[in-house]
Amino acid sequence: MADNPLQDGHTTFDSRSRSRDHYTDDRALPIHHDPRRNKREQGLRDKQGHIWKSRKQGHVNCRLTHVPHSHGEEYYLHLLLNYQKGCQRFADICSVYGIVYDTFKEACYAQGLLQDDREFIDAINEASLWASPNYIRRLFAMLLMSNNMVCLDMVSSVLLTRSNPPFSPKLKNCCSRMRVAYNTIFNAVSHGIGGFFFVYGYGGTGKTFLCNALSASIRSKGHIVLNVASSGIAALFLPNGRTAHSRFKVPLSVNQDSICNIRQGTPLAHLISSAKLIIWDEAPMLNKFCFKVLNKCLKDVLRFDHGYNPDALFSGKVVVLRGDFRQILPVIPRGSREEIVHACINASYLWQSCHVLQLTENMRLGHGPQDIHNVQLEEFTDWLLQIGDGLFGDSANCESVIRIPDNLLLDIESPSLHDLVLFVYPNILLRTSSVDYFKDRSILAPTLDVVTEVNNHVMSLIPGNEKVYLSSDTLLNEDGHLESELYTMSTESLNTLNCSGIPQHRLVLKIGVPVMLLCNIDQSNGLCNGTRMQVRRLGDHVIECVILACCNIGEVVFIPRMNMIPNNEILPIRFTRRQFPIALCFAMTTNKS
Ligand SMILES: Nc1ncnc2c1ncn2[C@@H]1O[C@H](COP(=O)(O)OP(=O)(O)OP(=O)(O)O)[C@@H](O)[C@H]1O
Repeated sequence: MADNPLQDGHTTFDSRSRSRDHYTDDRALPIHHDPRRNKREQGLRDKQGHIWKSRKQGHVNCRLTHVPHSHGEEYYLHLLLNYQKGCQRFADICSVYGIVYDTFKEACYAQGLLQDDREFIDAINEASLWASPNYIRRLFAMLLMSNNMVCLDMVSSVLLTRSNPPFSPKLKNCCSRMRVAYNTIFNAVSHGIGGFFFVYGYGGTGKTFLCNALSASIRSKGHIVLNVASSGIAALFLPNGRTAHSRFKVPLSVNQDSICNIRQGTPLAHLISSAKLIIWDEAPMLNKFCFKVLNKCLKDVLRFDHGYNPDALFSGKVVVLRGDFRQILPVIPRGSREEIVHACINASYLWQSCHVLQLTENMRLGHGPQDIHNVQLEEFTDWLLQIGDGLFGDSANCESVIRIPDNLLLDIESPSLHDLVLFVYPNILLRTSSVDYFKDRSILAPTLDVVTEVNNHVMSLIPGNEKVYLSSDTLLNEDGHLESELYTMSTESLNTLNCSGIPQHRLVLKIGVPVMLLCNIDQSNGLCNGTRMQVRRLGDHVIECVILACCNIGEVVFIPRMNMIPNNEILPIRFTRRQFPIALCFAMTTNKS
């Protein structure tokens, strides 16, 4: 703003009745006709004897006033003035990446400040310059499924669960607890007696292995198993996995009165009613009300089925939750420790009927060679477990002081952020083109602010031209918004909002940097919230990336801009941001990791 002569003082420029066409490109902006500016420059007093003095702090003399959308070109001019720096003439305002556009609206579109379906066609046209038809088709399917185009009806599809070939699980190496867990759940399914189970164990005890074995053997008999997970990334590790929110239509903001939106007689209701087993991974991450919603949903869907028992939990279906309470618990914005604990599944009335099956042997470590690396890993795992179980340090008032062993600390006296970056990303300048380099490393931080700071620091070290993508933010016109809110939340105010789960308004990228996807786009191909990728090409309307982690590693994908709505209960308003759904990920939050 500071460099912009149009914002310097209350200029006489009045665009209300004029469009850009009224000015020739060579005509300088009429800022010197401002009588107050002239007085200031000449140091003259006005009639009351007041004198103009330059501000001692900062350079901003005024702010642009609110311009409603209905004002057309004036509104677009207003949007541009927030970003175009150092403009000397009208051509400068309408110039984006060296191209001078005829109207302010066109220039806004080129800057990414508009939500226009045309950009999806441009994205396909742009990708077609370098991608093969197969990738273009996938991009087109992604655009259709992302529900961003206002002119197209979403085609809903129901995935039919395939029955797998006959399977006999290899549980020979299993510890006896796993065999007990397997048999208990398998019997509940085969005898149709229903049941609610929680498979509990720390990382590596074989929870995933057990549940995959169960799904495979039940599916091999021609039955349906619904595999869901609390997060998109966890769902990737399940055979035919989906997020619980998408499978059972559980609302994202859930409370004790929430219900899921599944109608009787629909294909989805039929699928749920036919399922023999429901497996829900990473269950401790979600609010207990999500499971209440599932209970209500099953009652609703099954109530006309033969043999429906209204008193049975989950209407007599076998429901298996799994997870580890030492890992991430439900996120309650600004919630106290008590509120978080109270939101967990084991604080629900359902928990009284839950049969907990505990796995205790670390299968991940158990079968490797006993070399020095594995011995160290085992020690580290034991140490982490003791912390998780609260056995470490002095635990007065539920807080412990934990001394981190020296071998886990940087061997530098008072290390700076730069030292940490160089430790995690050694020789970064030489390795940006390598996929494996970014696959295996990341810096974790507790808050988004620290993540942004680290990302910006590493980004500044990476050579190459940066490309800036601006988002288009609009307030959602919903019931409950006061007229005053609609007025005060100008586009610029929306642009300044940053919250978890949505990309930044000003996204700065370079070729070769690692990025993380912020929404579930195409789970079957590994594109979900949290998938890490590396940027390969930066187009105007599409970004080409290669997948770094989870499934489909090495696969090339094309990411278009998408509409994203932050799910943040603290914000008084709801708005939509159209931006590439990615964020830099040299660093990420501990929760995300
Ligand atoms: N019964 C078993 N026989 C042989 N290998 C096993 C068995 N159970 C688990 N494993 C192996 O141990 C490793 C860890 O298992 P798994 O991923 O199922 O653990 P987990 O409890 O789900 O871990 P996390 O909580 O970290 O996701 C895997 O490589 C798996 O193949």
